[in-house]
Amino acid sequence: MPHPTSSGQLAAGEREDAQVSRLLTWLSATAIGFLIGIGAKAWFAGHSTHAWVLWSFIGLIALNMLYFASTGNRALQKAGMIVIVGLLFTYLIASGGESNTGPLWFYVFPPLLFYLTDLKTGTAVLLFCYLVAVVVFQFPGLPLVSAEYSMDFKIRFFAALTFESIFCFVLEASRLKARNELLTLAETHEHAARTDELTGLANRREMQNRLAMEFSRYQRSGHHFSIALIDLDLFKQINDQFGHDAGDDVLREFAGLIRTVIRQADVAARWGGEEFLVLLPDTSLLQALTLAERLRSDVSRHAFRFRDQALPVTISAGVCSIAKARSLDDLLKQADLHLYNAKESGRNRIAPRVRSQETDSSPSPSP
Ligand SMILES: Nc1nc2c(ncn2[C@@H]2O[C@H](COP(=O)(O)OP(=O)(O)OP(=O)(O)O)[C@@H](O)[C@H]2O)c(=O)[nH]1
Repeated sequence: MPHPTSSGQLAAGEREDAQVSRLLTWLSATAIGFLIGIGAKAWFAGHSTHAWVLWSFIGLIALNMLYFASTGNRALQKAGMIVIVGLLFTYLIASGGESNTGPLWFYVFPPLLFYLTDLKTGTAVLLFCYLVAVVVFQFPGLPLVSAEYSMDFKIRFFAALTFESIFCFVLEASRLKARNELLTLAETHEHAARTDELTGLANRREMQNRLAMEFSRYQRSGHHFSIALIDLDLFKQINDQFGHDAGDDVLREFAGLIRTVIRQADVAARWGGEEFLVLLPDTSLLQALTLAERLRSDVSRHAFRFRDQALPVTISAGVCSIAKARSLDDLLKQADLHLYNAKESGRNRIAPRVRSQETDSSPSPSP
């Protein structure tokens, strides 16, 4: 598997690993069935040693399956399978199997190997197996080697195996390339579907999802949360006076200011036009008001500029806590009502007003 570079690739890697594991379990069961059959055939043909060796591989495969069932360790399941299959094929080459056809099983190895491991490991293991096959072919007198093959067979065996290995390598490399390109494309689309293009904040749809998740968390475990609905004051005038590009710049710069005041767990979204919504998990009304007030004060002190012209930017916000609402809809309605009140009472302010906001321009809100 290639090294994952993002959460999407991690999830895809996890899915593929689970799929490989299922396939391996299925392959192991099939191999056991095959080995029982071929072993029985060898037994009845009078090759009892050969039969027992084949059946002993059943034990190894079953052990590998049992170990995986008890630990769930997929890496070891794969490694175990590769070692067992490698040993089995080496034995088949060394013994010749039935009527010297043992080496033919080796052709199963390259596709399996490249499927189970990455290209580098697959190539390394394959080269090692080549080496073993060369040794067995060249030195038929070695202990445990009982088969002899003609020169013609050896040449054709290696030529066909080399061709197959290269083919498997190229196919697997292009499969991996296409898979990674597809994952990157899917991630780009997924990100675009959740993000507001102009500001880079979450878009309305993403915020609706996050609100729904936070609300069900609140229903499940009682974790309170608050929201702040923020609107840029007299934004139409900025557009009319300085142009639409200036307005866009203000929206981008304001989004940057939001990012500086919220925590990592908070979510800020462009709710529509010049309206923004901030979701504040585990935050009381008072804490949310403090954050909104800090943002308001930061915006009013920030020097917004467009082509050397100073832009007059302020915000108003309506804040509400889920503790004061009956539903998500009600929460949004109340925040909207507070925002309306903030606008009505002169803009550049936060509603509901807390005592310290009314008396102090740099408030330290009291409960
Ligand atoms: N530049 C720019 N302007 C936008 C965008 N989306 C909405 N607007 C403008 O935002 C303005 C909103 O104006 P209004 O709804 O009248 O509100 P306002 O002028 O901010 O006045 P108050 O909300 O009452 O303070 C409109 O002129 C929209 O065209 C955008 O993406 N870029």
